[in-house]
Amino acid sequence: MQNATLSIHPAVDNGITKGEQNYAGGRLVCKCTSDPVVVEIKGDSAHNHLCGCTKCWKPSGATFAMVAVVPRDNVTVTANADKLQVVDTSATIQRHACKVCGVHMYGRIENKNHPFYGLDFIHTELSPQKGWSEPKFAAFVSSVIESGVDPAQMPQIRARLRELGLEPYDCLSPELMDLIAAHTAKAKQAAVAA
Ligand SMILES: N[C@@H](CCC(=O)N[C@@H](CSCO)C(=O)NCC(=O)O)C(=O)O
Ligand SMILES: [Zn+2]
Ligand SMILES: [Zn+2]
Repeated sequence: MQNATLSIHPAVDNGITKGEQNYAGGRLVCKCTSDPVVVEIKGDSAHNHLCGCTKCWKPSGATFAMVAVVPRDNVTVTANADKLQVVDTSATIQRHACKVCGVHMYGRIENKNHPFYGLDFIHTELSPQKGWSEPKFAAFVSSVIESGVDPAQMPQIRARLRELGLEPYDCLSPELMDLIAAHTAKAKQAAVAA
């Protein structure tokens, strides 16, 4: 049963709307009422998921963030780029946020050796367009405790995620963890061969 006081994320709390096939993309707009930052995204997002980590941007009241990836070449800031600032320059994902409203517009990995190099992280809920790929799982679920969730609530949170069809994981999904491990194995083999 859903805890009336706990929002998982507004995009899923009332059920999940499936994305459109061959979605063409759209724009992301920050929450400033004047001169918003606008980011154009070519094509659909992939690997959309909920993230419970402390670093991903969450809308107010939400327990989880919703985050997806797109090729970095498909991401273009088209308005008010001067309002963007990297939240934490020491983080793996450089989250470019609006200095005024605080919304994260895209997260970029600059380390060329990272398994996800070439992909930017985005929050498709910032788009007035509908049809983006829907979230398929929940990652870093136990991390919500780091943001203040009572550990006693975790069984209920995991049950609610499962009810929504979002399998909860305490890291990324097995598919993404396998991709990371395969990338690491390849890098190790290349180092041995060198
Ligand atoms: N318990 C930590 C986990 C933070 C973490 O490792 N987050 C992941 C996923 S973010 C998008 O899915 C990550 O890759 N972080 C790299 C970064 O944020 O730069 C916490 O909650 O902080
Ligand atoms: Zn803003
Ligand atoms: Zn995260």
